Amino acid sequence: MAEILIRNAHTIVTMDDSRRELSGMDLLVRDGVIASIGENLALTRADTGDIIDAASCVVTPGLVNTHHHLYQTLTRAVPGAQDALLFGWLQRLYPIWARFGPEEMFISAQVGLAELALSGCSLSSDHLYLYPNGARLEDTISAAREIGLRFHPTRGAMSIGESAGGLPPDSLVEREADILTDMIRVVDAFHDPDPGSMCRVGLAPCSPFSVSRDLMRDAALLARDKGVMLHTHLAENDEDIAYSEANFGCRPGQYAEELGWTGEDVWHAHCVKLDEAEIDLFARTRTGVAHCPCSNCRLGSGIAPVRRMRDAGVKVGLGVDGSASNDSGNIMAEARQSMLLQRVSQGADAMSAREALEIATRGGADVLGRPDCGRLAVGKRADIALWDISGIDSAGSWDPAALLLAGPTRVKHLLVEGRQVVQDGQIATLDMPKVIERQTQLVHRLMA
Ligand SMILES: Nc1nc2[nH]c(O)nc2c(=O)[nH]1
Repeated sequence: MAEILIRNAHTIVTMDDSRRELSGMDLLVRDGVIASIGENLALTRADTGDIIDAASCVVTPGLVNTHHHLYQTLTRAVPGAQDALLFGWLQRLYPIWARFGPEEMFISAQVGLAELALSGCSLSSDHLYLYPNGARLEDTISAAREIGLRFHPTRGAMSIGESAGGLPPDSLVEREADILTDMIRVVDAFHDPDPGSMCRVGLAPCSPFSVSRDLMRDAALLARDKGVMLHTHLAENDEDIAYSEANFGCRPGQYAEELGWTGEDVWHAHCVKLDEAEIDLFARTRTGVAHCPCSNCRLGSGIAPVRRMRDAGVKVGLGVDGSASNDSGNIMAEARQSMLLQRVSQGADAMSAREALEIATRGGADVLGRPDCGRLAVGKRADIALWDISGIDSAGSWDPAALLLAGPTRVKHLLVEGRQVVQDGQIATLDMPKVIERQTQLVHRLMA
């Protein structure tokens, strides 16, 4: 029996159904699950468990990242892609990504996941939609297993190249029959539907301007057959809306609905440009949204109507998006940015720090179909972030809301399924200097 006792927390922000906040309490983890929350708890056997003193820590659920392109950690701040809108940005980067292979996918995923873990993220999804030079989805799955993060990789795809009216170069697209065959392979090999699962696979044709209607429809049918989730980019900016109207004769919401892309098992990234009817459609159908505020700022896409979505009952989670369009991967910073953007567009009371933290934790977990994560309650998975508030970031703060209003944005400790992934501010499961050295070598090779 593996146990960890988190003792005497300054505050436990549970995000449970009553949103309780507890002072001076303990939290006992047993075999990857939260066994007890209360006063004066003890390990079952003092010699077999670990004790973490949390007197100077705010304890929250591990944060959830609902949208990423991990491979893009190898293309941060690329000249020529620093100041472009989405389509021009993609066209600058596609030829660089076309030179990636299995090692680039693996190392960039290690770096991206480590960065997320340090910012308190215990569960991340990933959208890998290009497979050049023998790259495969399992390159990223191995990286997640090694670091120990809970992982929802999605088998993305692009099938409509430039010559057929799409945006990506023909060299980066795959045949649709091959895509569907590989989707079946990765679901059968890696998807674990059980509670507490560390790996759930989703299907994720890239975006309306890079795949056909047929592939969107076939992927939806396949996902329902296999019982896995669906994910794509939708309504990201004005170019995206114009493409939809010009090529499909309708707005993205109608396109998604006609092809089976609404429902509890679907989540769409960005959704910056959803109109009232589309927000209503998403709320009625329980379709989820991955809100990516920093990327939306970086690419000049706009401010997603998160206040209106939440008021209408749409499920919203947060995404850091790929590190070519962020260019960071700090999920706590993303939560702060989401709060600030709603305030700048709707007023100072448009989103509280607590609501932003809720979106970053249980909100994201609900979008990914994980009610067993994103909240601290007995029986839930032991995905737990401890934030040290004795440092400069939060010196002088009066309330746990300071985590979003002031800081820190990096954790002291992070547990995933009861295992320590971050310990005293360092990744405990990887040799990070070695990983970063290899990442730097790969960047130099790509630049050459
Ligand atoms: N922010 C992003 N949007 C996208 N659309 C698309 O087709 N690819 C991307 C991407 O990588 N990032």
